[in-house]
Amino acid sequence: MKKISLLGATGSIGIQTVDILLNNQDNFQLVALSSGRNIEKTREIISQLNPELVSVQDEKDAIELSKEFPRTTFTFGPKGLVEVATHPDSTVLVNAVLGSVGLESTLAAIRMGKTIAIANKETLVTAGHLVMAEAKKYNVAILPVDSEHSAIFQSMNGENPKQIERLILTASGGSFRDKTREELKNVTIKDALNHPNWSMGAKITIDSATMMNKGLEVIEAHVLFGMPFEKIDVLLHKESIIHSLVEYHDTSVIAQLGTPDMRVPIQYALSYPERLPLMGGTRLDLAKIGQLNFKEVDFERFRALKLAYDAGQAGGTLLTAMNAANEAAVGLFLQEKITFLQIEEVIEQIMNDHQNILAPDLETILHVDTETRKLVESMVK
Ligand SMILES: NC(=O)C1=CN([C@@H]2O[C@H](COP(=O)(O)OP(=O)(O)OC[C@H]3O[C@@H](n4cnc5c(N)ncnc54)[C@H](OP(=O)(O)O)[C@@H]3O)[C@@H](O)[C@H]2O)C=CC1
Ligand SMILES: CC(=O)[C@@H](O)[C@H](O)COP(=O)(O)O
Ligand SMILES: [Mn+2]
Repeated sequence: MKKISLLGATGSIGIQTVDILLNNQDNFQLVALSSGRNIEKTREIISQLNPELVSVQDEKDAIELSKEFPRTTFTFGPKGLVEVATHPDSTVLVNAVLGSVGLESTLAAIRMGKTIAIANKETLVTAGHLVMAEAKKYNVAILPVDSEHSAIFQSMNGENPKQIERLILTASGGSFRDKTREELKNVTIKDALNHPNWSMGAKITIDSATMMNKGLEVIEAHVLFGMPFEKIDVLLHKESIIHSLVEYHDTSVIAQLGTPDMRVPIQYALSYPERLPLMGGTRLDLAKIGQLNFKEVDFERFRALKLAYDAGQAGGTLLTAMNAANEAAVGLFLQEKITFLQIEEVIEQIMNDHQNILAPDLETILHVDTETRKLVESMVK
């Protein structure tokens, strides 16, 4: 029985993780969870899985819930995320919280020796060097949940990593993949949230439309697999059936395929190195699909992806600044305070103005993150 802590239980990845836990109660037990402000969903999950510890974003909700569930301990805020991540009974942390707010709890869980199943890519982008150094020090496995990285991880299974020539991340192109830049000027939030293949949280769906999601994933791949940026490519593949590929030095290419369903990589990270049957999974029928499409990426069209490669190559706090600028700008877009194309304009301006600090410590990263968000807010006033 694996005992699990889950950050971000009420989100898109969190709810799918709960689904897996409910369907595999002989294998997994949820001991602690965090949520934000979706208290209705939090109640439902507590009733279903009876965790010992629950953290919510606001103190008033923790007080309210503790009256309703007297046998559960409640906590709140950033310290609550750390408490959930470091619950003494859990051996695995599923980090499905949104944004760089997941960084400190990830580091704390690593220091407690917990296996990390990580969906929270912003943590790896903003401070990948710290996360991987701590994981090495405490001999902790960081298992990818992001579909592309799970595909790469599965395609590397049993292979010699020194014989890898390059990693190829597939990209759907997002909601606006067939639009020109001119056509992007007047797109709406509703259009941007309409991803062709995946049903996901709002922030990642917008990231997918700007292709910053793929940029974050390029950096995530560099952090997780130690590949230089010149050996990480992005390939447009509009069907999201091939989840990513690994090319070896004998020219062989190994890929992982499947119908788009995030429960597959989530469950694999939980059951690794075993595989479990997927309850209600749809089998891939290639004959029915008939054909798969591929296209080269145009970096002029998808400028956010270029910005992410630039930040990755530079390293240091530029990564934190880029990530925080993106989180803040996407938030502003979702509040209708800036347009879709202004998201990348904001990120570019923040990156151009940033005084880069290489190999930053945690304090520096947290400072840059906070200051960048303030700067972005001031840019739209
Ligand atoms: N969705 C997907 O298919 C994929 C997601 N990812 C990554 O996984 C992560 C989660 O994505 P997704 O599930 O889509 O996001 P969602 O927005 O759907 O969910 C985010 C979760 O984090 C919680 N949360 C947000 N802000 C805070 C905060 N300040 N303090 C505490 N909790 C907070 C939310 O709580 P509440 O809702 O209760 O307020 C919710 O539980 C992201 O890093 C994303 O890039 C990666 C691959 C695929
Ligand atoms: C499901 C998942 O892993 C997302 O990150 C997905 O990759 C988004 O798709 P695109 O960014 O390729 O549109
Ligand atoms: Mn992905």
